Amino acid sequence: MSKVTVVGAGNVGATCANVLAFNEVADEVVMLDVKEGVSEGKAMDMMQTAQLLGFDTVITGCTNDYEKTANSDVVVITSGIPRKPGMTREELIGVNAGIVKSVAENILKYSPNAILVVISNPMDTMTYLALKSLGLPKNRIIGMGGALDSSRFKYFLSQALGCNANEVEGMVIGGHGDTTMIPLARLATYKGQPVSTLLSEEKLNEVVAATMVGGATLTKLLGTSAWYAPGAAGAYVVESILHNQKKMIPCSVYLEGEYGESDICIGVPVILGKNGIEKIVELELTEDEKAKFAASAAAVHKTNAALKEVGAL
Ligand SMILES: NC(=O)c1ccc[n+]([C@@H]2O[C@H](COP(=O)([O-])OP(=O)(O)OC[C@H]3O[C@@H](n4cnc5c(N)ncnc54)[C@H](O)[C@@H]3O)[C@@H](O)[C@H]2O)c1
Ligand SMILES: O=C(O)C[C@H](O)C(=O)O
Repeated sequence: MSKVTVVGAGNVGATCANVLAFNEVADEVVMLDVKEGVSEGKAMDMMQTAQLLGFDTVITGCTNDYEKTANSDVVVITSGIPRKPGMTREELIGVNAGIVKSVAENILKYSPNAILVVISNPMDTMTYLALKSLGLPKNRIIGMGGALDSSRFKYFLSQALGCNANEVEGMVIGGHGDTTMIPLARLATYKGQPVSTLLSEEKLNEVVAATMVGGATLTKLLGTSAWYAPGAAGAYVVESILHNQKKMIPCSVYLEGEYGESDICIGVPVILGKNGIEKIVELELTEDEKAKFAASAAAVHKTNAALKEVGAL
């Protein structure tokens, strides 16, 4: 029996739980939230779609009752506040650091062997906080950002190419921030053809820019941040772990020298399987990409330093 807990049953958490159930990724999905009755209500609503959609996953909800999350294989942390239009993700650190830290500690009491997938923003820093405060092996703490950013990159590429997004390959590495993301345009392909041979440099630059501010664009349109693609990206990461798919997905992981960086969680391609991070993949970057990665890491280090200021580390 496989069990996944999703902490935070708001927009992203509930969407993630819904996708996990619809795709029967786990036998059991538990949602936990501090808001009285919300997880229970959303779980019941989702279970009333089971016969319509034909899934067998059992979804339950609870109000801050960590006992119900016991022995989860994977726990997805989405608890915390989302940004409003005009804000950066980094501005959320003051509120979200306390929430993520206490949630992670509670989770570990009941699921000591769980693999944690951190979604709350600023995601790279929240992943680093979870890793530092729990002291778990680094293969068990994974930040979800690159899966979403890469999906957005493929979407914008498919729009520019006028093709099916499922036939486009591409990855985004670096921090999950408006200015720290690095869409790897050089390595993106459409049916094996480098997109740089199919799109003008100007168009490709537009795609890269749209990808980097993809979250901000949606936040402006919606008045709060996005949830359908973020929830689905969380479920995609969980599936590769739980089903031992060994997919290569850019995730925020702890680096110890890889890509020339250490003491940081930041987005790089990893192989995800039953042990969480099975391997960090080191791509051969160009000098320009290396410089962008170093600048991205410097910005993430700066946000991490604020964890001390807010008393989280
Ligand atoms: N990493 C990514 O790619 C990515 C993508 C989208 C959103 N996010 C982030 O995910 C977080 C959630 O976004 P959302 O749109 O779902 O927000 P939301 O407000 O819809 O939901 C957040 C939920 O967390 C709950 N919560 C707060 N404190 C809690 C606690 N201590 N324990 C349990 N639950 C608690 C709230 O009650 C709320 O229901 C935000 O920080 C957002 O910035 C990250
Ligand atoms: O943009 C945000 O603040 C939420 C999330 O990180 C996203 O990229 O959708």
